Amino acid sequence: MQHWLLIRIILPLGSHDGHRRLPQELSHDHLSSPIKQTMSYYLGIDIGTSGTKTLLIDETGAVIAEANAEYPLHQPKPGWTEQDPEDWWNATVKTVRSVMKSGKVKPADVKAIGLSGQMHGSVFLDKNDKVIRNALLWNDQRTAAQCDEITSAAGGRKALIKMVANPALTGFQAPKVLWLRENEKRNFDKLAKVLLPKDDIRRRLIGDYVTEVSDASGTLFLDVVKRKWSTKLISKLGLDAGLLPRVVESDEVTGTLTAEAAKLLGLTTDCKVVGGAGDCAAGAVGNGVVKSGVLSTSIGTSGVMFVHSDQPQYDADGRLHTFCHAVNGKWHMMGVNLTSGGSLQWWVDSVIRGLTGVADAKRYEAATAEAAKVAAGSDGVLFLPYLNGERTPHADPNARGSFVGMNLTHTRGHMTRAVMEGITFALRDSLEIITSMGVPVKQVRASGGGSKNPMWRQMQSDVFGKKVTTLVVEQGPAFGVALLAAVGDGAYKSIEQACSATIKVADETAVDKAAAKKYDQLFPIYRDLYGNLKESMAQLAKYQAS
Ligand SMILES: Nc1ncnc2c1ncn2[C@@H]1O[C@H](COP(=O)(O)OP(=O)(O)O)[C@@H](O)[C@H]1O
Ligand SMILES: O=C(CO)[C@@H](O)[C@H](O)COP(=O)(O)O
Repeated sequence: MQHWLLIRIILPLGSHDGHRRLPQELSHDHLSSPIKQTMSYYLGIDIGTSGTKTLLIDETGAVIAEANAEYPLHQPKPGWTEQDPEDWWNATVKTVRSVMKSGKVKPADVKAIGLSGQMHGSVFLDKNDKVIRNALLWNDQRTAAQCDEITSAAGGRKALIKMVANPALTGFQAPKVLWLRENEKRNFDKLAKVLLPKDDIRRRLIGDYVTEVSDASGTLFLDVVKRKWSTKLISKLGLDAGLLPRVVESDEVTGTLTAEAAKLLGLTTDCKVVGGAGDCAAGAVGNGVVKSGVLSTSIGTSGVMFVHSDQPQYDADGRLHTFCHAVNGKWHMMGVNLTSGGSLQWWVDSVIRGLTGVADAKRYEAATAEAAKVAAGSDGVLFLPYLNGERTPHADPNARGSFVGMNLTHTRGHMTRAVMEGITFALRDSLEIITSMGVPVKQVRASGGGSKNPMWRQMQSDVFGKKVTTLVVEQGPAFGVALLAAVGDGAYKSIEQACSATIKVADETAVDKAAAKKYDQLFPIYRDLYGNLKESMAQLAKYQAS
């Protein structure tokens, strides 16, 4: 098992992206408390799939230090994904200690922590808080049968959506609990609590079981409209509601550090831990998507199209998720692609690795530079990024990836470009559902590892037919929950106020009309491919599982 620790120290007074001073226009009257002699600091911790990212910010939103620590993903069978919660905890301790050391901040000045993390995963604990088995993750596909059981126990898909605002999907937490009951009875008999990934970190920080509404929405146990557990569904599934933690809003204080955690992290027992958010809602807060009209996209391992909504809104076909937002009393809709940036990672690391002849750290730059030499539309090669099934819009664990349209003139660069375009078309699928519901989209804010690449930002703008912006601070989820920590500590009156005081646009990419025309021509062909190949994909998935 390999752990890497990458640390970047950020000097507070620089002018480089991400190194920001307190702007002149951001005087302390934006803060709810009077001018303080000492600065308050906040930590944002994001338990991602590839690693944990920790960010230390000051009360003006300036990034002081950041650290990453990576960990492995286990795939015991095709479609199964698991991680060891101990790896998340070790990465949390390492990265917090690193930012505290490099940020040179006094422990007592760190007032609060916000937690973010990969959603839907399940940490199974026994009555002594011992982890029973590896956690099942958001992109695990083993629970198709349990999704059917949940739908029928609820009285059908419509009745289920009425209770929890969403249909049963394989990645969600509820089917994972049923899977444990049906497949690992001895483990299920020991089960005392089920926690989401970031909430298991919270348990180790504050010694209590607590979640918050945005992440709880992705369990399928939450009545998303009422923002509390659906005891009705839980009892229909024959489960005990005591398995679940208590639920709060994202900016609420959930507790303070235990003496043991404070000592381990180099912080104090006065340090608060706020609710935080699932990584999608946290990323949206970090992108300033806390009001209508702005949409955010993220290309990380997964792909996300996210819109704020003042009321719970539903896609009639259940293709978008309707979840609570991290903004008090608000909601959001999102479309999720399971293997988004993950498809480029697969292509670069498993297929063309070594062929580009560059060091690992430069592998994406080398591959995408080749793709940049190919015209928009990859001269007619299309790629379906369904390498581990798909959520939006197909909700199909048996969907599989594929290149279509190859001829003898096509090269590796064409295939790399087709992978990037396929990932971007998959996001457009969500955008089309969102706009077809009459949701206004004035601005698209791009984030995640893929959006750091200018060519991919241009591609997003051309495929979506919309201007795409990026922000000065790019660490969406970790920054979002650090802001929630500042709100919970009283540095800002609301999350909306914290966002408008701290978030600044860095860059804007306009639509290239010629490229957009080609994408408009190719998108309907891309969209038809899934329907045309669905049966063959299902047969191949069966063959792969045999
Ligand atoms: N320089 C780059 N050019 C294009 N894509 C990149 C680049 N760097 C990272 N990526 C993409 O970003 C993904 C990782 O995004 P990130 O947001 O860090 O992941 P996670 O979802 O694990 O938090 C990679 O899988 C890859 O597809
Ligand atoms: O399943 C979802 C959201 O519904 C994913 O977005 C996960 O929350 C993990 O994402 P990354 O590790 O790719 O950020």
